[in-house]
Amino acid sequence: MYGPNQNQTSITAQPTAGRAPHSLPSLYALRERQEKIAMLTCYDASMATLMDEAGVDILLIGDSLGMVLQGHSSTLPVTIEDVAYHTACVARGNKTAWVLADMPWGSYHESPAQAYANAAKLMAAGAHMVKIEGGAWVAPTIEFLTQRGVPVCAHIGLTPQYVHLLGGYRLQGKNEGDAQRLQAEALTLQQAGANMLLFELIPAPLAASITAQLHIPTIGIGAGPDCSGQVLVIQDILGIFPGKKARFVKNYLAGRDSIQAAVRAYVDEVKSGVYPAPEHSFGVVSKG
Ligand SMILES: Nc1nc(=O)c2c([nH]1)NC[C@@H]1CN(c3ccc(C(=O)N[C@@H](CCC(=O)O)C(=O)O)cc3)CN21
Ligand SMILES: CC(C)C(=O)C(=O)O
Ligand SMILES: [Mg+2]
Repeated sequence: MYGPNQNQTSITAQPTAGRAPHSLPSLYALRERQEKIAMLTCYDASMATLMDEAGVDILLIGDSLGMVLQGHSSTLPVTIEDVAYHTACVARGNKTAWVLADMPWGSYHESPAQAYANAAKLMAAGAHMVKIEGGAWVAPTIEFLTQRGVPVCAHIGLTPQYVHLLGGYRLQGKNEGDAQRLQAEALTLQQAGANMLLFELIPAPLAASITAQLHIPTIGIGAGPDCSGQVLVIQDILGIFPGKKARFVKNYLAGRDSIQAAVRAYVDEVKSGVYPAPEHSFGVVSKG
């Protein structure tokens, strides 16, 4: 006979998005069968449950929380404790999505050992993977973390933690020299062990060419349609961020009656390739 515990298990064990929990192999399988990966930022348990049920593949606890939750004008004031707190909130609400947490400013810059100690805090809070901004110089850190079993997503192109160096939230890889450097850096980071690569604000043809050169999945924001997946900030797709609206932003709540419907529409448009359209992307790389 079936005891009460087994009965309870059969009721609660239904995967919410009709899928098994994501893993690195299941995400790689999406790239293999050319199914686009849908990723959104997420900072709390209620939204984590909603997004998981709507079929979002990856929940990003972005350091964008410094701007959209804390009201700062950049992501630099965000601490490892802030990201760990929001990661724990998201992990409690999530059942099957992959949980990716940003390594904030100052948490990986000193040494690979410092990066490992801080990545361990995010993994203990419930992250499945951490994301690190930077080019070739972060390769030794990525090697150190991935050799020790911490999955890493490298973030190149516009890296908002370096906004003061870059002179604003501007398109990167615009000329041929910068495009070639990004292409080389992507290969270096994959070689160092990066399990995923995120590009922010680079020309669509460059993102397409780098994606074709790599075997790891790529995720784009303002990087055109030919990445393995797409990411946006949740406040942007709901139209509730008061700041300047970037070219890649699309409001999915307009004309719909719930946040759930907006998130589902975003997932549908990423999966079907409707998003991003040309008006959300940047064009060709210029000579010189
Ligand atoms: N709400 C929010 N959404 C984001 O996407 C986001 C954050 N916050 N905070 C951290 C960074 C900052 N980001 C930004 C912010 C502004 C632009 C922007 O307005 N870019 C111009 C580029 C113009 C050009 O170089 O041609 C644009 O028109 O998109 C882009 C990325 C992306 N991230
Ligand atoms: C914009 C995405 C890629 C991000 O890094 C963040 O939300 O912090
Ligand atoms: Mg970030």
